[in-house]
Amino acid sequence: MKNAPFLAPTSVEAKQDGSLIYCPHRVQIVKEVTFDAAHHLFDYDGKCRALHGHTYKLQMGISGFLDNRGMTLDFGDLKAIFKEELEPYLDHRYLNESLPYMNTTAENMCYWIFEQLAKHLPDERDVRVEFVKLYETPTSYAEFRREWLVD
Ligand SMILES: Nc1nc2c(c(=O)[nH]1)N=C([C@H](O)[C@H](O)COP(=O)(O)OP(=O)(O)OP(=O)(O)O)CN2
Repeated sequence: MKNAPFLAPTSVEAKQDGSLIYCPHRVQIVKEVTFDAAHHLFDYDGKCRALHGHTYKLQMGISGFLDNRGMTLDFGDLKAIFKEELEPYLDHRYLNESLPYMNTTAENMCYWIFEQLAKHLPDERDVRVEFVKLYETPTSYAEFRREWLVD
């Protein structure tokens, strides 16, 4: 047919048992967000001893077995967990005040974010945090990985 418009199918023929899950293995998803915050470092002989700010870039890696839709976790649900449970402590905040007592290095913050995410993920399909990567600047980041929990 010439110049026929593309029409999306109204239904997809069910294959095999009709399951929408193709991958039987664990799959990792990664969501990236940014936030702006101010902080200063203690016990540090350098410019970061003074109050300053960063646009942080955060990558959250979550793995699990797939749900009936074929998803580890909806990217939107992961973003909602960040917005509800983490952002209030991070975005446009003075981190030395909003976070538990710590030196607000990328390393310490990374681990705190890991712990918070782990607390708020759904308790199903062995969904778990695999890693958290936190960029303080475009050239500097810290990472915490699940396998290091035992170190
Ligand atoms: N291991 C760590 N080192 C430093 C941290 C940290 O959290 N962990 N933090 C800082 C400062 O907060 C600083 O803002 C970031 O440091 P740096 O990468 O040196 O920033 P620059 O913009 O100067 O880096 P460029 O090399 O110019 O890209 C210091 N160290």
